[in-house]
Amino acid sequence: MTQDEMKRNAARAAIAFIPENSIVGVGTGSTVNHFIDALADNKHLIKGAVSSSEQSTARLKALGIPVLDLNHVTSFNVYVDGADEINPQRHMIKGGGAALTREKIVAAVADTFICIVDSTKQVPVLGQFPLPVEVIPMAAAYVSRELVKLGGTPFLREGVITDNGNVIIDVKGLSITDPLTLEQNINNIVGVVTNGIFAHRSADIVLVGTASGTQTLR
Ligand SMILES: O=C[C@H](O)[C@H](O)[C@H](O)COP(=O)(O)O
Repeated sequence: MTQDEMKRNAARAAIAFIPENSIVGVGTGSTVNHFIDALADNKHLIKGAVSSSEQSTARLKALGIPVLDLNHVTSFNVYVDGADEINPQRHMIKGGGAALTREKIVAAVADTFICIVDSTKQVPVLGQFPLPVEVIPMAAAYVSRELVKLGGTPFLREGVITDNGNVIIDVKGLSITDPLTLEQNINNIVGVVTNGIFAHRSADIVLVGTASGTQTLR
């Protein structure tokens, strides 16, 4: 089975967790694209979607799924999103697709975060995947110096501007043994919008696509 088939299987398994007549939060990325496709086959289940990126919004709309403004939604049950890495505590690194800030916002409103991944995303300790940090452009050099003080090696992601008009700094060389503290410490640097550690808002349910089927972890 290919990695993409494992992603698709995890994504399709998420449909079973969506309550009837609900609003669903939709993440961003190649795994989520499979979820959006599955959602298009199950439109009768939902009233609409809240989206975490322009990319997902375009795909949802193209498939005829109504996209609602988060400011007009007070609560909803389920947020479905992928991850770049996930550890056994269900903390994640996200933002490989530069959508981390809107993802964190939509996830904050949702009751339940369902993470859909293929098994290559499972790690014992976060940090092999460079940690994305969304930064106000004029603060990029300052924030980079502060990230060095935290033990990382920062690289500006060339040619990428986020949906919010900001830049992404990818941080290599961090062994993230205390995700809760590092998430907070990086977010405390002036000029950082948010970083891709999802520890304060971790996943509630993980659907892992493996070569031998899809596993559910809670
Ligand atoms: O900004 C992007 C998101 O955090 C994605 O959920 C993450 O990068 C995983 O993407 P994919 O499903 O393409 O591996």
